[in-house]
Amino acid sequence: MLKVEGLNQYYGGSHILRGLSFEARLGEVTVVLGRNGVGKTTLLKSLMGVVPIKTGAIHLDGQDITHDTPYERVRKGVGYVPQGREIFGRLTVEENLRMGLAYKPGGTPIPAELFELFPILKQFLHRRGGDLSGGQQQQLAIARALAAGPKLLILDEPTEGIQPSIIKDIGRVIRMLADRGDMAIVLVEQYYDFAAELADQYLVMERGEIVQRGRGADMEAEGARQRMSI
Ligand SMILES: Nc1ncnc2c1ncn2[C@@H]1O[C@H](COP(=O)(O)OP(=O)(O)OP(=O)(O)O)[C@@H](O)[C@H]1O
Repeated sequence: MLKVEGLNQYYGGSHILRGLSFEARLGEVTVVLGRNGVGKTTLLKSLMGVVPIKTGAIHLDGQDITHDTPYERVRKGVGYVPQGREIFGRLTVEENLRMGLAYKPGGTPIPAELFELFPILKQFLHRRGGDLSGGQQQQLAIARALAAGPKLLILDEPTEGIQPSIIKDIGRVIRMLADRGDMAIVLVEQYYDFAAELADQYLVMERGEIVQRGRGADMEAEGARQRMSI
């Protein structure tokens, strides 16, 4: 589904992503682990086209999207849940969800499924995004990304600053979406236990490179936890 080959990215003179290659399959959660500053967010921004890459290629479903704008990538099926959620605080929950449908014809209804996944959003439909708790905002950010029906969902640290009960709910939704089999999920996480529970495949990054990878079931035995705590 997603194929990344030889990705290199720079901020000015700093070489941030160094020849990254990996694939993410439909029906699987690919977890990207790594300590602060190793380039995880930059990787997701590169997948979304928010920052330009210097060399390398990104294919989605066999289509080359390397030079597409973020807008074009959304249309082709990439959904992005950014770090820190970035919902629109002064817009209502409903308006935030409609932003996720912005490229669809006017009047396209908000998919009812989003409210089944996150019932709280229906209850708070007319509340301002900025008045929701952090966990509710995170659910809104995920629902907004799902509104357009992505084939690839990328999430940047969805557990950051969120209370444990909502972390559990978010984990259940991620697992359920993957198990449907029609979506590939790339999840950047620093919360090891959450990542380990969801991982079908894992990648560990250090200083802009993937230094370890494997199947989720082998993550613990292969010492991924230790790498995170060094
Ligand atoms: N806009 C920018 N301009 C210059 N350098 C940047 C910029 N954004 C990030 N960096 C640097 O690039 C490196 C990778 O940052 P990135 O945010 O991708 O890491 P990360 O692994 O996601 O870390 P975190 O978990 O803290 O978000 C860091 O050294 C960071 O300081």
